Amino acid sequence: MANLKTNDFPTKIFRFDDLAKLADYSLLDTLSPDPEATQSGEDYRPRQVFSGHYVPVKPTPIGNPKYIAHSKELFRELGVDDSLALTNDFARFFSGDVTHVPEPMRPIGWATGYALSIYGNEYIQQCPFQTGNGYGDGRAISVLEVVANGKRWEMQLKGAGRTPYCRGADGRAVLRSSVREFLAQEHMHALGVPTSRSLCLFTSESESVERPWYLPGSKSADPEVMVSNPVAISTRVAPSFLRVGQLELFGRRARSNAHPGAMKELEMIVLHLIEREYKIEINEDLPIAEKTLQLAMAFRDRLTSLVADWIRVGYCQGNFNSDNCAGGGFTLDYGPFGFCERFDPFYQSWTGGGRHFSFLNQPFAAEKNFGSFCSALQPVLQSHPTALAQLDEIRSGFPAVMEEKLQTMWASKLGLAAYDSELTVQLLQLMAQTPVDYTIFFRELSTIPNDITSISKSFYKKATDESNLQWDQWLQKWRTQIDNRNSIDIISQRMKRVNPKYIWREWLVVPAYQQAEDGDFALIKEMQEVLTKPFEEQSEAVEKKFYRLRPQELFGVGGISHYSCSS
Ligand SMILES: Nc1ncnc2c1ncn2[C@@H]1O[C@H](COP(=O)(O)OP(=O)(O)OP(=O)(O)O)[C@@H](O)[C@H]1O
Ligand SMILES: [Mg+2]
Repeated sequence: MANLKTNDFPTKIFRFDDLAKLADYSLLDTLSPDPEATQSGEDYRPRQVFSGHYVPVKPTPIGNPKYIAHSKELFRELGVDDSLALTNDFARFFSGDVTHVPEPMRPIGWATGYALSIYGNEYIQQCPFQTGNGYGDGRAISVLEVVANGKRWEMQLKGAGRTPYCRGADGRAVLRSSVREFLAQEHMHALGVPTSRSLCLFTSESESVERPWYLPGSKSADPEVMVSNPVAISTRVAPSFLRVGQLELFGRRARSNAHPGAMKELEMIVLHLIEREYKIEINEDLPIAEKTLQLAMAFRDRLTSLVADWIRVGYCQGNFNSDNCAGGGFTLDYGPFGFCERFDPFYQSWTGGGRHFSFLNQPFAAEKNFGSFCSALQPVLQSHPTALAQLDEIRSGFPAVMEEKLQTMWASKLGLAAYDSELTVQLLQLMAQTPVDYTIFFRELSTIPNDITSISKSFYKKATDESNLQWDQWLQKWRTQIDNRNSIDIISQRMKRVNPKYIWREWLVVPAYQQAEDGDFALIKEMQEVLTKPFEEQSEAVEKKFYRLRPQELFGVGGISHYSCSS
């Protein structure tokens, strides 16, 4: 055999131009730009934006950017080589300096306005002008749209400086919240939960900002001190960043006839949402009223599936307002989110979220957001009474669809052929009463145990004799009801594809961002590895470190168990 030379295997060096070739802005161009916007994108003062779908904004780069991480999985999906992440052009662009880019990329980004409803109630108070015209992307700036492998992606820098919607704030994101969002997005994707994705993460070696935070070990509900944190920019990626709140902004304007073009702008954003997120499901040739109804149906379907998935993996969004609810039906805005470790139906890590946005109340919060979405669509159908009535039916059908999705989800978590209400409710009561670790419990159950020895690994307290008896009875009853059409092995395998082994445990993530603040990114890489393979068994060392109950002393600690602000 002839000797092979290394250049027989040429490795393609990816250049920034290769990414530029994927750029495509066609639809954005058809959305009317705001006539009042300063076209240079360099007017960062908070101001009212009365019309239009976006405003041009030039990002403000962070000083001395330092690469921390990128998502290999997303690079692969985009067809881009990992080597690109380490190039100077890439670092420059994704740390906010978009001024020197090859065509057809643009040296300017865009931010969008949106409205806010909290648990279904419309608010304008958060807008500094008390009109709703100054609220929107305060620190998120989209910079690029690409089409790769037939899929369209919008890329958005979070923490890239002020926009007209910044409301007087600094437009920055600290390293802590950026690391959390960066890791969480790819974790959720690996858990099979629809989500915005993470492209890359850069921090600044010279710039920091102050944020209120907790003293070490603090049990206080509110942060006690201002802490200086390095700033960072994470780039998130999704088919669009259209939120329910965005539809609402245009819906409210159409409803009040805020300006002569208000109705037209609402119709445009509705069609744009369909184009970006529902192109496959909704036929382009239908009249707009029919399209709008199909949109409501399709969004209802996605949103209910999403929330069932959140509950499946123990995720609590924490702040599920309409402006944090993506119109594409995926998870967006990883702020005060958390994963339920010790099972509590009202688990919630955001101190401002109350029970409304707590773990098992998320179906109701979603229903409220869906109501806001439907209200925003109403003006489009105002001259179609039949369609309006149909929209009402779609809206009032939400709880039934939600319930069906939840039942299917519980049945799959429990390895049942069909949902069993009594069995499930009894289980949830026992889980709360014991209490158990949500993830460890379901993973151990997935081994289809005969007795409670293995599931008791998930118990946060030693069970009483009475409670052991109840568990035993429940387990025996469950075993008679598991899907008997298949062998135990098959059921176990299926359950292990639904019930993850490794989930986000905040107390294990905290050291990762703390060390990153000192320039050590090793734990971030480790978390990336572990959290992107949540269903795999992984190594013994990983199991020992990550498949663990939260230590007692870490309950009730500010910045781990709860946060009042997380940005
Ligand atoms: N430091 C900041 N500077 C400017 N605007 C901010 C800042 N922090 C938050 N905002 C804006 O305040 C609003 C509410 O904040 P929230 O915590 O939901 O947002 P976020 O985490 O920045 O946003 P997103 O929903 O884009 O992930 C958002 O419109 C956000 O853009
Ligand atoms: Mg938000």
